[in-house]
Amino acid sequence: MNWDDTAPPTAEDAAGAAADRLVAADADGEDTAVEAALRPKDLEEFVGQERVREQLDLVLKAARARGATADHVLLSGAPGLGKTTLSMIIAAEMGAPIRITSGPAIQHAGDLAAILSSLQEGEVLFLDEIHRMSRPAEEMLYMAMEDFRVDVIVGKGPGATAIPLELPPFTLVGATTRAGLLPPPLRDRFGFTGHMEFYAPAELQRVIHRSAGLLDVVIETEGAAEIAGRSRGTPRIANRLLRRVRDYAQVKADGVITREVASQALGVYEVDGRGLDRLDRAVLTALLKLFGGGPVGLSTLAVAVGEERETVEEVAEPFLVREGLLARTPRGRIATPAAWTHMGLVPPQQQAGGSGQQGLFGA
Ligand SMILES: Nc1ncnc2c1ncn2[C@@H]1O[C@H](COP(=O)(O)OP(=O)(O)OP(=O)(O)O)[C@@H](O)[C@H]1O
Repeated sequence: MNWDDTAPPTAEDAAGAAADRLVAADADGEDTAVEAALRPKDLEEFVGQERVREQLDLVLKAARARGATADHVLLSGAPGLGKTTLSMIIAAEMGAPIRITSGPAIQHAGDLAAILSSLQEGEVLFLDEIHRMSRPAEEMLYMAMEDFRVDVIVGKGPGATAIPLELPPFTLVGATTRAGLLPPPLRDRFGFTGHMEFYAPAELQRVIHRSAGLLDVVIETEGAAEIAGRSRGTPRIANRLLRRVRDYAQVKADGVITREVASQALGVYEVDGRGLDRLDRAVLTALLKLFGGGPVGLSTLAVAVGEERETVEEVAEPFLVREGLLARTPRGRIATPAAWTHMGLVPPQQQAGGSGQQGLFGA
């Protein structure tokens, strides 16, 4: 898609906007193929998330010592931070097989009953996007988690009967980007909840070095630091940027990723020093240059960048807000002083005689 294009965006453009981006946190087709090879296999290898790792290590060791199945685990956090990877590590550490499914794939209670009844003893069931499961399936899950039993309803209407079905003990690992959306009865049935945080640049640097080793890519410390700084706190993005920089290094340099090579490569892909891409910068440029830094309404801002409201709100804004470059206020969107600096512009307060934004940032 072209963010300079003046043609109105189609609904398809809006839906594709997130997926098209090199800095999107969701997996694309290429990621899915490569990620399996890059996943850490045990807690030792898993970089960062010290608290979750330490707590989980205790939970798993204790379960192993008791010869029991591990407690159910809930992992919450943004996409690409390693929830699927951790669930596989849990299975590996418990020496158990793993079954992977997701909330949207379980629309009927019967779908869930079929999965649960075919689990082996001790198996790990990874349920991604658990907050998107249907209500009846969710209610069936309560009983399965607590009593390792489900009631299968046979027949319809007044003649329907519930046949109890015993399940082998299993470990449910639920993953969600929004722990707050889970109904309390479901949340309460997890023995352990781990909140995954965005990664610090030094941690991402370790992820990049590790992946470079697995991909047989030569990378200098400075090169890894350059990629880490643009990876938006997310290992999936770090790995993706690494692959694009590797291409550039092979074609335009001698294959070695130095700071300069990484910086030039990511310049070609329009990912700037802070990890903003073209859409992010289009939003900031419009906000700063057309609206003097705001406040401006979301719809107006979206029209100004030729995007759908939803694309600006859900795809661009969360990272801009997290980075402290944009704020959502009751009066509209405003740019923070850091946004002016980042885009190489002078905030109005500092412009000679400028009064445009004074007093607005606290709104
Ligand atoms: N702590 C980590 N150390 C090293 N690599 C990691 C780490 N966390 C994630 N990765 C890598 O990042 C990629 C994405 O991780 P993963 O699929 O586990 O994320 P996720 O949180 O499950 O994402 P989603 O919610 O979109 O499914 C994988 O290739 C994985 O190897």
